[in-house]
Amino acid sequence: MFDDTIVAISTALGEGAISIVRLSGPDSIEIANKLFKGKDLMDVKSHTIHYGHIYEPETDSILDEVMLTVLKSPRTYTKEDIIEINCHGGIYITNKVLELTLTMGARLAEPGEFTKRAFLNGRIDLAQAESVMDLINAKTEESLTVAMKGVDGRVSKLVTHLREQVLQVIANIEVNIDYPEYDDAIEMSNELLKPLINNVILELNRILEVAKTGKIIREGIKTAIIGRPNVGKSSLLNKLMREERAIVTEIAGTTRDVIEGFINIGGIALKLVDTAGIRETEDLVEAIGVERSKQAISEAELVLLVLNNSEPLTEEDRLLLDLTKDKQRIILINKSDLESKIDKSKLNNFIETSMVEDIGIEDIEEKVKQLFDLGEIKTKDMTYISNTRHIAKLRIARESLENASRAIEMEVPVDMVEVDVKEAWIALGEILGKEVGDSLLDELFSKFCLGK
Ligand SMILES: Nc1nc2c(c(=O)[nH]1)N(C=O)[C@@H](CNc1ccc(C(=O)N[C@@H](CCC(=O)O)C(=O)O)cc1)CN2
Ligand SMILES: Nc1nc2c(ncn2[C@@H]2O[C@H](COP(=O)(O)OP(=O)(O)OP(=O)(O)O)[C@@H](O)[C@H]2O)c(=O)[nH]1
Ligand SMILES: [K+]
Ligand SMILES: [Mg+2]
Repeated sequence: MFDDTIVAISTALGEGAISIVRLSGPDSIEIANKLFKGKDLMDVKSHTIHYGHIYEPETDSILDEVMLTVLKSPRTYTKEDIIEINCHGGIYITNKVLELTLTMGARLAEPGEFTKRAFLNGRIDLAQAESVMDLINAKTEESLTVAMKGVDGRVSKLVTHLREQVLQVIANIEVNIDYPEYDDAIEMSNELLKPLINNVILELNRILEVAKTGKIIREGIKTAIIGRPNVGKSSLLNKLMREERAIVTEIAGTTRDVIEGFINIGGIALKLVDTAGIRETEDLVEAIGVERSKQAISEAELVLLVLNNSEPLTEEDRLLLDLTKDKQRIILINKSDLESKIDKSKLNNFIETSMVEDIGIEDIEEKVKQLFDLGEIKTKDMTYISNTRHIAKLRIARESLENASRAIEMEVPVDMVEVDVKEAWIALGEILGKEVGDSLLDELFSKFCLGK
């Protein structure tokens, strides 16, 4: 447990009806008691809420009328004593209450520090803590469901189960090393260890297969809208978003900065990025835009490549077709309402669209579902493994076990096999936050919002 008391505004800062200033640590109740009048907080039971006023000690004047919750260790979010002051929303009052707790000895919390304490104090494991962040960031119903399962400990249970199986392998190897006379060592390895290890590998294969979908649900699909100037990229963004998000004009080179927005296709968030049109240019500002488009292509998981039906294919179109040929991409022949001058025989697998006559938008959405297999997205099953860090660790575990399995086949001494199996054990443990270093923890938790 920590000996300092942290504080933060746990609600979004802005004009709201109520905002919460939350304290956690050994002095929470004492600090609050110095500012609160209505009841002696040192005397109240845990998990009770109290009506009263926050006073400014210097002037002895009322700052705010509040409801204040007392939550005593250990049955709390951080396992520490927690005070939640429900203030009238509004930036001035809330900040003022926060300031007063600081003058009384609390320290401003770092982003994610409450959740970090929940982890370090042993209430949740790292996978659960990471899911809390996913919960906050969720943009679709499906990603919310996945995150909630993580908070609930489903990832942790699955990984714990895998670790138990790996531990059983290690235990068997240890017996084998300690009592080699019990059995013929090699025979023992082959007959006992191999099926044990292979079972875990099979399970990991299954999990990693479904995790692809989980990752898409969690993170969405980074989608870049690419094309020459004036082909209708921004018009497409607006149509997909059903909102006038980007400026559309007949002037080529209208979009200069990257414009982003989210849409929901079949429960999956598509993170759309509208870019400057790509063409060779002398204009410095636009040249920067072109660089960004190329960057957008390389970062994208899906490219919507827009061509203009009313003009023949140009050098730039061909360049873009080439730059995106190894990507998941959808080719759109836009302005299909105008007379066609494009040579369609040179292209295959395209969708004809018109942004002015509203043609082809549903076809694009269907195509996305088809490309990413989203027709049957179900959040039951195993899709709750979705976090890139977790997936990477599961892969390491699988690889280590495959090495172990091969080593057994080659009749390598069991203590050598054990090295590989232990690597799998460690990788799985890292998912839960066992044996992870301070710097990784700092990085993970700093991505949280303030007050979480
Ligand atoms: N006012 C308020 N609302 C909130 C939170 C909060 O901290 N304060 N939460 C913050 O994220 C979420 C709720 N999550 C929570 C998760 C665990 C515990 C907790 O006290 N767990 C203890 C005791 C459980 C029990 O009493 O059965 C435990 O697990 O040991 C509290 C809140 C959302 N709403
Ligand atoms: N006829 C017709 N005009 C379109 C269509 N889509 C877009 N336009 C028009 O084409 C012009 C350019 O559209 P934008 O959406 O700004 O094109 P852009 O690709 O974003 O252009 P830059 O940002 O300048 O590269 C505008 O005048 C649009 O109204 C379409 O399907 N048919
Ligand atoms: K334009
Ligand atoms: Mg544009």
